Amino acid sequence: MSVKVALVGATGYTGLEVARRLVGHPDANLVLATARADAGKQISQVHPSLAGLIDCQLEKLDPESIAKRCDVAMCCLPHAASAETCQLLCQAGVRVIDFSADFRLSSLPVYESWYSVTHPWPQRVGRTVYGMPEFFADEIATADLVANPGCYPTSAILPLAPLIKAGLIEQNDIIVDSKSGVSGAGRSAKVGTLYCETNESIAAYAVGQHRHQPEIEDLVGRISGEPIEVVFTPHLTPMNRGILSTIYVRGKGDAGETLVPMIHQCWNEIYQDKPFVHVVDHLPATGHVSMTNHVQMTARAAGNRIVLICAIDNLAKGASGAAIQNMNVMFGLDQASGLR
Ligand SMILES: NC(=O)C1=CN([C@@H]2O[C@H](COP(=O)(O)OP(=O)(O)OC[C@H]3O[C@@H](n4cnc5c(N)ncnc54)[C@H](OP(=O)(O)O)[C@@H]3O)[C@@H](O)[C@H]2O)C=CC1
Ligand SMILES: CC(=O)N[C@@H](CCC(=O)OP(=O)(O)O)C(=O)O
Repeated sequence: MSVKVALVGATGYTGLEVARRLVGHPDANLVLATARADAGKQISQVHPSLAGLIDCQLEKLDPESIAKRCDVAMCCLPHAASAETCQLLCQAGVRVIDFSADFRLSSLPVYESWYSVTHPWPQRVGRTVYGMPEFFADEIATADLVANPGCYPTSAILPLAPLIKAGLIEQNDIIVDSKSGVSGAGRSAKVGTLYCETNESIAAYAVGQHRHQPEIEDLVGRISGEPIEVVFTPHLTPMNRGILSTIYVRGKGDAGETLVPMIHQCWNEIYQDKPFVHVVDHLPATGHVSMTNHVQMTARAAGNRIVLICAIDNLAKGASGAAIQNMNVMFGLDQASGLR
């Protein structure tokens, strides 16, 4: 079978990344792509890197037409606009992978306070599977709607959740210090992402106020069964893509020097049959996973703390690669199909 894919909001960076991945996917095809102002143009006019590889004419959104022609819609829109569109698509009968944060959190009041919007489809908050196949593959396989994870949360949840579940680290003494490439902010023009603002400069932002903090806490809590608290500080760095998260934790009990090997063993047990999560001995760098769906993580002892380091590509495992992985699970394909 070949999965027929609709790309909704195709003109942005995550849309481009999905289209690129579909070029090499043996069991899925791009059937249609939507845009607002650019409707009528070829997708390769909007994304010249696709020329000669994959093409179609951009269309205005029509949920009924998508339901007739496609098996799944990848919804690459900003939050709130995305939930509205996902509702129309699901009601028309198409399965949806939502790239936004609209259905990731368990709690409606938490979502509405962190995102400062009234949720357009509140009935599905807390009733949508989180699209991390490493933990939720069975639910993803039968889902009508999948909440694709946030980029920073992916780089924190994958290392933290197994360690909290195993009781190896303290739950309320966790600092997540993350650096992202500029593509994480999307393709639309903003002063903060101009070349002169970002080149040769690195800056923290949204300190204590970033909306990925509740997502990390919520998901690690759901996966491990234990509530956690994190301090999360994101930084914008002068690179196109990639996320490096350096996570400072404290060990529980008196494992001492054996804690780092215990952490590696815990991760190896959880991730041994997961195709994209790799426990490594070297210090991971964004360059080691760039343009791939792979995740690298390691642990080191440092004074009375343990430092966990995790590298991902924000547009691959942090967004579009994860979405392809979820699509593969939803349609009974090999998780790594199109992602090798
Ligand atoms: N970039 C990243 O690394 C990651 C992004 N995400 C999430 O994925 C989604 C897409 O991100 P990304 O591709 O980077 O964003 P972009 O800003 O690059 O693209 C988003 C697209 O959505 C369309 N759009 C914007 N506003 C609206 C609206 N009000 N109604 C309908 N369509 C709209 C635009 O298309 P047009 O104007 O042509 O119609 C635009 O091209 C977002 O929810 C983002 O938070 C998640 C993880 C990582
Ligand atoms: C570098 C940068 O600006 N990154 C974005 C996060 C990426 C993202 O799109 O996250 P959501 O899907 O949760 O919205 C930010 O900090 O808002």
